[in-house]
Amino acid sequence: MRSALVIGTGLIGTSAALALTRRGVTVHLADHDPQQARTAAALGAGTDEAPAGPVDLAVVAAPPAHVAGVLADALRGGLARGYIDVASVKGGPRRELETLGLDLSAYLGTHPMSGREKSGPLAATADLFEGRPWVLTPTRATDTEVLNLALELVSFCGAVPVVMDADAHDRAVALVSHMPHLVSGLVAARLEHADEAAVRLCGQGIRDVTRIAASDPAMWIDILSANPGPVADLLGDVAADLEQTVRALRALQSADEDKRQEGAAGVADVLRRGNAGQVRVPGKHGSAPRVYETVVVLIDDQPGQLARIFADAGRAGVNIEDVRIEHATGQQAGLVQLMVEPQAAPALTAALRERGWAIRR
Ligand SMILES: NC(=O)c1ccc[n+]([C@@H]2O[C@H](COP(=O)([O-])OP(=O)(O)OC[C@H]3O[C@@H](n4cnc5c(N)ncnc54)[C@H](O)[C@@H]3O)[C@@H](O)[C@H]2O)c1
Ligand SMILES: O=C(O)C(=O)C[C@]1(C(=O)O)C=C[C@@H](O)C=C1
Repeated sequence: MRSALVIGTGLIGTSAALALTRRGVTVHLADHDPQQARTAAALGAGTDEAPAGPVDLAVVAAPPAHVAGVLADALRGGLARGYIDVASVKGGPRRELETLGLDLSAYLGTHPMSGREKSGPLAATADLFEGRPWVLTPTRATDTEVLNLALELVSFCGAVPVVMDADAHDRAVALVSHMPHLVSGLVAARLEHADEAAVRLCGQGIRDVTRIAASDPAMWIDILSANPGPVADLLGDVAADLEQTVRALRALQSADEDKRQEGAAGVADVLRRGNAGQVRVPGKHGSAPRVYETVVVLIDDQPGQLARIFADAGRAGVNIEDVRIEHATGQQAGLVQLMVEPQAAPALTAALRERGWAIRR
């Protein structure tokens, strides 16, 4: 990739632009607020001058509610060879674009699983995405060219590509991002009218639980409006657990020893389940290196091949954790190495064979 256009130069757009600029890519910066683009340029993220012709990759990093409109304008204007967005929700923007009847083969929906509670270019850092998952949601219609450009961007940002279906992504982030965001806000909201004497005692525990509650509400209303069902289901489950925990705590206040024991068991249960969930949270750099199994697929060097493999893997219910592509020099063929969880490898191999792919051992 030689050139890129970042549209929306806030936290995420400027962070990606800084990473690309450091790798020698010529980055053009645009924002509906020109001051934001100027600030990003002053930080060394690129130039706020418009490109003279189409760039290799357009990266749309505007708030979710604006993503489809901005992408549609960019696609109609022929601003780039490939187009991606980085919005925190993937199903809604894609459906909005589909209703506009545009050719979406040059578009790929993506989502870096990294961010901050602060907005704007001044909060950006070139290493924001390092070691973090970056979700790619290709469909069978996605051109290989845009997939390759997106993989290059992810690699320049030091992130780890994860391929998923858009709706599966939205259900997953409801669990690991959207519901936790609301829970953090609910905990922080208890402090709004609390006594100063209590607030003064805040230690690291409450700081950890409430950091993300400082995020921009306008951005989060956009995100939650595009994923309300899955988030409401999960919050309903949390509410049921809360009710049970309140009952257990009330039982602990009882004069009856049996009731107190029941209460203690109820509280212990929620704490134990919390421990079991917490150990599953992967560390950024600190987690043990994961050992994936590699499924190698032979592809013809034709447009759309990679996207079709990813879509077939998605249909088989397999997440691709990482991907590498080896182009055979002088031949119209290449080898795609798909890294998956060991238990998923046999299912992926069988599903891809069934769909006519040549698997190499
Ligand atoms: N903040 C996070 O933690 C995080 C993480 C991953 C992905 N995202 C996604 O990245 C995108 C950007 O989020 P952010 O945190 O960088 O927000 P931000 O508020 O820091 O930046 C958004 C930028 O987009 C600009 N903008 C708004 N409407 C526009 C339009 N119509 N055309 C051009 N520019 C426009 C704003 O002026 C602003 O500079 C969002 O879609 C968000 O869902 C955010
Ligand atoms: O670390 C934070 O501040 C974040 O909230 C980042 C976070 C997340 O939930 O992990 C928030 C929204 C994005 O879509 C992706 C990442």
